[in-house]
Amino acid sequence: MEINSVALIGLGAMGSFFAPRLEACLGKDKFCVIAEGERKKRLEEQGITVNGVVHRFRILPPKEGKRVDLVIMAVKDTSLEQAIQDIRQFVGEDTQILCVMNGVDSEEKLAYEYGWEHVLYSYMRVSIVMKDGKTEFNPYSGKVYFGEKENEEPYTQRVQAIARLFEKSDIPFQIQKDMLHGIWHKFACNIGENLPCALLGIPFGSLIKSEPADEIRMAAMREVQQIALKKGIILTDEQLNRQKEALYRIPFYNKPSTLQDLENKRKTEIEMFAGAVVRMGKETGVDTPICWMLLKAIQVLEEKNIGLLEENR
Ligand SMILES: NC(=O)C1=CN([C@@H]2O[C@H](COP(=O)(O)OP(=O)(O)OC[C@H]3O[C@@H](n4cnc5c(N)ncnc54)[C@H](OP(=O)(O)O)[C@@H]3O)[C@@H](O)[C@H]2O)C=CC1
Ligand SMILES: CC(C)(CO)C(=O)C(=O)O
Repeated sequence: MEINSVALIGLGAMGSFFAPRLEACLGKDKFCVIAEGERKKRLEEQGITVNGVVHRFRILPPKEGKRVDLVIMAVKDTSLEQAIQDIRQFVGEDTQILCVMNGVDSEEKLAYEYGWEHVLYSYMRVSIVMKDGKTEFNPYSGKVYFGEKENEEPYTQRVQAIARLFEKSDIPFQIQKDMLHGIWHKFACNIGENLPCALLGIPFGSLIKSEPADEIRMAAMREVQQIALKKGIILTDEQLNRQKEALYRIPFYNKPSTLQDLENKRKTEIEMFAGAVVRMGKETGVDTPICWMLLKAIQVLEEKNIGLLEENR
């Protein structure tokens, strides 16, 4: 199995991690971005600017899709349902799908629609800020993690094929032994970082500087830790504590994606983050007061953003 053609849906912050390198490696004919309507027009006319270089990728609307070897999905949870439909024409008998989003259930949603034979697990460990189609970041500052649910050498054919593609494209990656553990660990980090930063309007760096902010971060992570435990996924105290070191490696003023959404007056992924924690807390008998408060408070900020809290609305 070889990956010779790729389609990407979601040319935002995460998409910009992949697109320039995939196009450079595969060529314009074998790499495309899926988009239609106004979005397609904007991407064709303005492109996106990554580290000062303007890129105009080949854009294909969902209806004109042709089977590719790999589909990468990098949309927000709020667009996932639509994106799952939009990739349909690009998925053939042997197509593999990586959905690099945050959260713990995008793979299941995809597998429900396309079958596990097409879906691998994946997530990103990188922080990228995109504003008005422009972004600047060190392309080696983070990685994509992917694989089967469990991975031992020799890896499966499809994992090896994607690894060869990423190697050729100079995209940093890691095949993780236990992908569910990785996804849940990342989820705990998001709950502790994205949501307090979004609510408090502070960048990553402030999480390290402020002791009370750090306490909120840890308390929120611990709720995820308890739910994970009920599901048989052990996130140790040491693993949670070590995340602080990772925060030092993120540029001080970078903002987690949820704060970027609020500042850009977009709907956030709060349902996928705190909403999921509160729901799974009920299912597993774990109290989640911190996440409940983060959920409700960020929902209020969303209402405020769209003017719903004005006197006459
Ligand atoms: N930003 C970060 O640092 C990190 C983000 N993540 C996660 O990665 C995922 C993506 O986040 P991020 O890249 O920040 O999000 P962005 O909002 O920057 O990018 C999402 C992109 O998807 C596009 N899109 C939405 N729906 C469609 C569709 N139907 N067809 C084509 N394109 C579509 C949007 O276009 P348009 O703008 O036109 O609506 C946008 O360009 C999220 O789950 C996030 O939590 C993970 C790690 C870090
Ligand atoms: C950068 C990071 C890791 C913060 O938790 C992230 O995933 C996001 O911003 O969505």
